[in-house]
Amino acid sequence: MATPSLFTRDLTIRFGGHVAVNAVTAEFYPGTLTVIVGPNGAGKTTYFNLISGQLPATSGSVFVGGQDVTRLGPARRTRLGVGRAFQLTNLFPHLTVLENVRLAVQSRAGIGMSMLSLWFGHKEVIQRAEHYLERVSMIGKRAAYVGTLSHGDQRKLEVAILLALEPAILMFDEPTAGMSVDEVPVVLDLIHQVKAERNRTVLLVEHKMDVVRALADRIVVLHNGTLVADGEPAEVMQSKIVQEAYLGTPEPA
Ligand SMILES: Nc1ncnc2c1ncn2[C@@H]1O[C@H](COP(=O)(O)OP(=O)(O)OP(=O)(O)O)[C@@H](O)[C@H]1O
Repeated sequence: MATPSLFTRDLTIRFGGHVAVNAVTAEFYPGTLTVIVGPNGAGKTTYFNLISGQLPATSGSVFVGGQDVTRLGPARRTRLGVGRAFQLTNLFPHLTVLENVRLAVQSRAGIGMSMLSLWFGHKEVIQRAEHYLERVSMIGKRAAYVGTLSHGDQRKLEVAILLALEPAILMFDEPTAGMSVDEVPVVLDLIHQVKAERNRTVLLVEHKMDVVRALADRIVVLHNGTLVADGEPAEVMQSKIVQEAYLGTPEPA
């Protein structure tokens, strides 16, 4: 059996009397895309926050590459390979599209963010940044200021930045939320490609069942903070607990 790249054991967080994530034990493997589903308030985003280090666990553990990272902050976890698309909060609106990706390329390469490196980066760094913009179909917008982009373009840029950081584990929280119909396939194709390359581990929180069906190798279901199902998509989608707890009604055959 392969070693999990990410592993949570009895991971729990309480907010006052409310247990938002309740003793969740799950393993995530390279080359596998796991979709985390569940009703609103089930604890999906909170589980992500516990994995990426945005929230401290009340109890339980998070392991990345076999290392216990439970007490490490988000920056240390990022360096260990946990990458997360942060729903626009890590974009620099007053810099151009290219500059935003370039900063991520530089950060990955360990190049400091001096004013000089900001404005006169090496050709290779720019080429790498352009490569990631091509991947998200945004090369034509390289000179646009990020603050002027549509919501969908900002989400795509966020994916480019995440890719530029080259994490082993990629976490996407509803990556197509707020996108127009024609933008959605670009991001879905990309996530599909990312999963296939370099044995990466991909975690996705998603509500849209067509997206879940298109991408999932495995589905984890959270309900009231508890993991209630974990397995192959066909099996999990048909399980009684998912039909009742998540889908509400039985799926037509
Ligand atoms: N910082 C916080 N303080 C208090 N309660 C919180 C906090 N963050 C989340 N919660 C609560 O924890 C529960 C889980 O929330 P979470 O956002 O993780 O659910 P979710 O499954 O991602 O929902 P959605 O699908 O609506 O995004 C909710 O009841 C929420 O109100």
